[in-house]
Amino acid sequence: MYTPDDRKPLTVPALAEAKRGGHKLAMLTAYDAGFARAFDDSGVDLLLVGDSLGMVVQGHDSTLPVTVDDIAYHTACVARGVSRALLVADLPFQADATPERALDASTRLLQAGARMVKLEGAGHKLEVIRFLVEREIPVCAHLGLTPQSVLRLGGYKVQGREDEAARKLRADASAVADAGAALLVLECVPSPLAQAITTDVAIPTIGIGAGPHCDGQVLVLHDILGLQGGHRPKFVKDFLAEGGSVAGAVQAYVAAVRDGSFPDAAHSYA
Ligand SMILES: Nc1nc(=O)c2c([nH]1)NC[C@@H]1CN(c3ccc(C(=O)N[C@@H](CCC(=O)O)C(=O)O)cc3)CN21
Ligand SMILES: CC(C)C(=O)C(=O)O
Ligand SMILES: [Mg+2]
Repeated sequence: MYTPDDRKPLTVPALAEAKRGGHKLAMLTAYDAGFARAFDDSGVDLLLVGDSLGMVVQGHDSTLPVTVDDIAYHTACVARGVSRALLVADLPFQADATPERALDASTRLLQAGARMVKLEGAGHKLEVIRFLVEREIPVCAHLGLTPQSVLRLGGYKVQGREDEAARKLRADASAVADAGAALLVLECVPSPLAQAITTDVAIPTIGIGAGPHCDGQVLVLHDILGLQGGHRPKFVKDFLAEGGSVAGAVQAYVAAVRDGSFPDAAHSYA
């Protein structure tokens, strides 16, 4: 049985065990070995080499310019700093456009040290998820605000506010779980909808702007350290302010996710 105090490496089957046992999962993005080591030491369960690196590391205004080479490089850097956390890497824009492309990109990311890949969306991506899972590549799905859809969406907005959109999102969540995803990130969805999805599916949900009822939470490294430039999304919290140091900030974040005090209503969408 998985417990958060285990120092053993976290495995893919342990994720569903954590959900069944009611243990909340704390996830953070990381892009280099130094932060990865600090996060791993502080008990972060999952590390994500996110394509958010296009924005916070490279300085672009979206995630679209990020390449598989970029993610593979940062995954290799992060992997050298990880001993316990489960390392997840994003498939960047269009690397998952076809099953074959997704398999090639995912193989590179797993060979760079990731243990799971994450991809955005449902629809034709359901076939991609099934194709990868059948080939022994663990997959994390990502629904709600999918930043790679920013051109179609016209901005980074809360998703699933209308009844029809909420029904679609709920059906998509069940579909990605049925396709074999082992984990599901829900980004920028109203708390009651994220709660319903979390009850619907047996796989853990990881929220970012999805309220307190998800099975875990994820935030971007820069955001927990108060480095958000410009508009600060509602779900962002500066844990450095209360933690006093980088290690203190991470420990405060992990503790708040574990005990359910983060996110509160002030950091969620109603
Ligand atoms: N630093 C950083 N943090 C992130 O969480 C993040 C990135 N970068 N880059 C990739 C995506 C983009 N993300 C974003 C960016 C902006 C909002 C945002 O401003 N949301 C509005 C929603 C308002 C509404 O629709 O009601 C907000 O004010 O919270 C949300 C997610 C999340 N991801
Ligand atoms: C914000 C998380 C979920 C992400 O996809 C990223 O960092 O790219
Ligand atoms: Mg991403």
